[in-house]
Amino acid sequence: MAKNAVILLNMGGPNDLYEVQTFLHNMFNDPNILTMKSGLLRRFIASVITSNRTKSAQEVYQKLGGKSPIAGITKKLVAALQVKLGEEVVVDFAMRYTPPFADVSIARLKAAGVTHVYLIPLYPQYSTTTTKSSLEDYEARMHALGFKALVTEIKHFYANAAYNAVIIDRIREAMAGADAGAFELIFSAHGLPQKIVDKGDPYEHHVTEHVALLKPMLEAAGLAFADIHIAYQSKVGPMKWLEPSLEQKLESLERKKVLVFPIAFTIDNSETLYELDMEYREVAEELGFEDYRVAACPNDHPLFVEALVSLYGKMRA
Ligand SMILES: C=CC1=C(C)c2cc3[nH]c(cc4nc(cc5[nH]c(cc1n2)c(C)c5CCC(=O)O)C(CCC(=O)O)=C4C)c(C)c3C=C
Ligand SMILES: [Fe+2]
Ligand SMILES: [Fe+2]
Repeated sequence: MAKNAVILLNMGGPNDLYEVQTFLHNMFNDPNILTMKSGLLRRFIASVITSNRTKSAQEVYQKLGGKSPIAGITKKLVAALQVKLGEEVVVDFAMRYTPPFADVSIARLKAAGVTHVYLIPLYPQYSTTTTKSSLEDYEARMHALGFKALVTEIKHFYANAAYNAVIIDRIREAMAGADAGAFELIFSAHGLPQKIVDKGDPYEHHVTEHVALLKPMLEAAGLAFADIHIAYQSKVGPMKWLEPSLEQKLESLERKKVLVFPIAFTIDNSETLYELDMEYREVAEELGFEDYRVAACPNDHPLFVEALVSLYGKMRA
């Protein structure tokens, strides 16, 4: 008899301060992140970057209670989705750079006799650095472990109406009744090296299309912001990344009330709770902003659970 599993994939984040090194090393050892051909050179650069960044990254996670919140929130989302889909479907998650890695869920699926795996990377827009990396990793580990279930994967879901309804609700929640007309809205996306975009990664295009889809939905919801912008955060290293950066964007705004929505993340993490909510808050204060707000990610919002149910339904159709 057919037995299905839905597996949510994400990047992961350190579950304690010791795992910061593992996280960074695994990330920079990923050929989708550092794209040079030589594996030897990549490993060398990964070791150098990891030893340079570990201490400062540990300080960030220390401020968030000693770990990334990403796994804890994902567990809640998985539990809520399991309730919605019922016990006949196995629901689980796997991270790319930190435990729980793919192997753990694959062993569980094998033991449960799963015959069809539905992989949902929790990235609304496709990027080779995230979506491709997670899907490749999961399927390579399935192969290595001799697990031969059918696989159906989703590559992006920024155009899914049920997903976008969650975003509108998170924005409404962050506005808490304030007049949107007095605010600028910035959709802040994780940046990407320009070189990766120039090689054909569709991420920037997906972010732009996503914002274009959200604009009429915001108006229909009565959230008529003074203006709507896109900016890119979290640049790493000296190379050219997508622009404008969030800092450039904040500097350019004349109106001093802003709401930031983290459009490339589905689950809150250090880039939202620390970088946006603490670091950029300070930047905004220095720039004289009267109001600086950061909306929560979809996380385990009931509408996000509904959106995942809808995506699973579409994958089966
Ligand atoms: C150096 C290259 C990086 C690319 C390319 C990149 C793309 C990318 N990342 C996310 C989502 C997340 N990134 C997170 C942390 C993080 N990302 C990088 C580097 C790249 N990301 C680093 C070095 C770090 C660690 C933090 C730091 O030292 O600055 C996280 C946070 C996880 C957590 O621990 O809470 C997420 C999530 C996306 C969506 C993306 C491309 C679209
Ligand atoms: Fe990142
Ligand atoms: Fe960052």
